[in-house]
Amino acid sequence: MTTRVYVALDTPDLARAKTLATRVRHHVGGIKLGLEFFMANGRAGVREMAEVGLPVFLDLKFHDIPNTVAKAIQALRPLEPAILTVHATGGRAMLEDAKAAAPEGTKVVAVTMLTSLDAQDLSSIGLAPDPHEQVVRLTELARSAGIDGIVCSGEEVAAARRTWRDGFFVVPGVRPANGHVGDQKRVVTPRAALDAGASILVIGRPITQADDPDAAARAIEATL
Ligand SMILES: O=C(O)c1cc(=O)[nH]c(=O)n1[C@@H]1O[C@H](COP(=O)(O)O)[C@@H](O)[C@H]1O
Repeated sequence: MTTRVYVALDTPDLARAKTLATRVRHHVGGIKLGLEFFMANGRAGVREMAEVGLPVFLDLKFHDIPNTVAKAIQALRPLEPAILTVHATGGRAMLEDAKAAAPEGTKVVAVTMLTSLDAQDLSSIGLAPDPHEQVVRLTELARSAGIDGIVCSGEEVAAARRTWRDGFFVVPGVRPANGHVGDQKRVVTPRAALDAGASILVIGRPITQADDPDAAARAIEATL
């Protein structure tokens, strides 16, 4: 079985992204390219990364009015990414139009509450300081808007899955036991995230910043 880990290749350097992907390719199930990579390398860079032969998760976290998001996604259609992200807080119409604009085989998933935020951060933007409540509410919105799934931390994924049995659940903010947390606030281990109901895990720095990224990916795979 291929591993359910997508490695986040957060670098603007195409050559480095390619080298990393090639090194870890037998121990991950896909690659995630985000804003840092896309701003530097654009669609041509994504095409080049697709040559590595792994599914591509294009994480651009769209959040705008429905027309703008739909047109942006239409512009990405030729890339046929396996997965695309939008922010759930863009609202129902934006989610519906994002799904309608995406290629048929692309999963559209909505970020509920970034894993870099905690209860205090919710308060500071005027929301109830309860990550579970926020994630479950937005999971329900994503489900009813007809998209494919959501992004949340491993701390809420079990509650989110209870409200959407066959949803697709992406869990970033994943750290091996004793791993360096960095800017993430809601973190769990890879094993705990899968046990709680994650469909796939997104793991970046624990693999890409390791002295030996291949060994790091293999060690994570061995815990799953
Ligand atoms: O949508 C995401 O992938 C995402 C959502 C979220 O809530 N938190 C989060 O960390 N991510 C992404 O997941 C990756 C996590 O990277 P590491 O913290 O290095 O493992 C980054 O590429 C983030 O952009």
